[in-house]
Amino acid sequence: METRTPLATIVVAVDGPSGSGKSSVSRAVAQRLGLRYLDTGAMYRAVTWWMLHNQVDVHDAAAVAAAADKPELVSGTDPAGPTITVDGIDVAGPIRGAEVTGAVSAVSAVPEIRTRLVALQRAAIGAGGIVVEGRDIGTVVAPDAALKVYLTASEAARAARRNAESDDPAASVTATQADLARRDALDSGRATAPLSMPADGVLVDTTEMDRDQVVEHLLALVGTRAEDAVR
Ligand SMILES: Nc1ncnc2c1ncn2[C@@H]1O[C@H](COP(=O)(O)OP(=O)(O)OP(=O)(O)O)[C@@H](O)[C@H]1O
Ligand SMILES: Nc1ccn([C@H]2C[C@H](O)[C@@H](COP(=O)(O)O)O2)c(=O)n1
Repeated sequence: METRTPLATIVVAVDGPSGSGKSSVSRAVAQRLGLRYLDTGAMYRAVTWWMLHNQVDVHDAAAVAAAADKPELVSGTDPAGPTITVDGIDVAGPIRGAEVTGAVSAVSAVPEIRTRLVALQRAAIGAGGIVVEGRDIGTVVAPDAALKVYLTASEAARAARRNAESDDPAASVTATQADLARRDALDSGRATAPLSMPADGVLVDTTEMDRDQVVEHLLALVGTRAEDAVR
């Protein structure tokens, strides 16, 4: 029989490749359960934004490592309105741009960056009551999480979903898919904390599921690990 955890202290870890639905689904699950929500990808993006903004060469690992402790990062964990600031600047918009997206895998492969951000993430998790999503949550950041979900979908489905949210009518699914594949290869192939499914993780392939079905599925999974009723 599974050990059950009070919702107030539960930690739900959600990992998976780019565009698999981690952010949207994790936020919705956190909102439904009255839990906090932490987007760790936004933290890596915010540090990358800081490096670019401060003219640090993001492909020079030694330069990135030397600056790892400098950005002052603050992540808000309300799922109704997550926030992220660096040195007091709201970077929620700029971190989603092409420049940061193109550089974030290089910055997040630097061990000193990961050490710093993992410490901040563990501090944010604190006593729990949170859904945390990223690439290494179930494997490194919170290996004792009550529930570890590995969310995935076919590359084609993920690219089509990403394009559907784009404002650019000329956006090419082929180009989007190539970018997802590039980032997945870097995130899965790096030496430190590569993206991988935790040994005791639950694989959820959402290729044939809509977002609401995925949310309901995760709520049911949380229900198997929580002491309190989940609805
Ligand atoms: N099951 C689903 N069916 C259809 N669309 C979905 C589904 N899950 C998520 N989406 C949509 O797919 C897009 C990508 O989702 P989301 O940003 O949550 O993924 P992610 O894994 O957090 O991505 P990234 O790692 O790149 O930040 C969003 O537009 C989201 O609304
Ligand atoms: N726990 C994490 C979260 C994210 N990253 C890296 C890898 C991603 O390409 C990048 C941006 O994440 P996204 O916003 O797309 O979820 O950040 C990581 O290495 N570890």
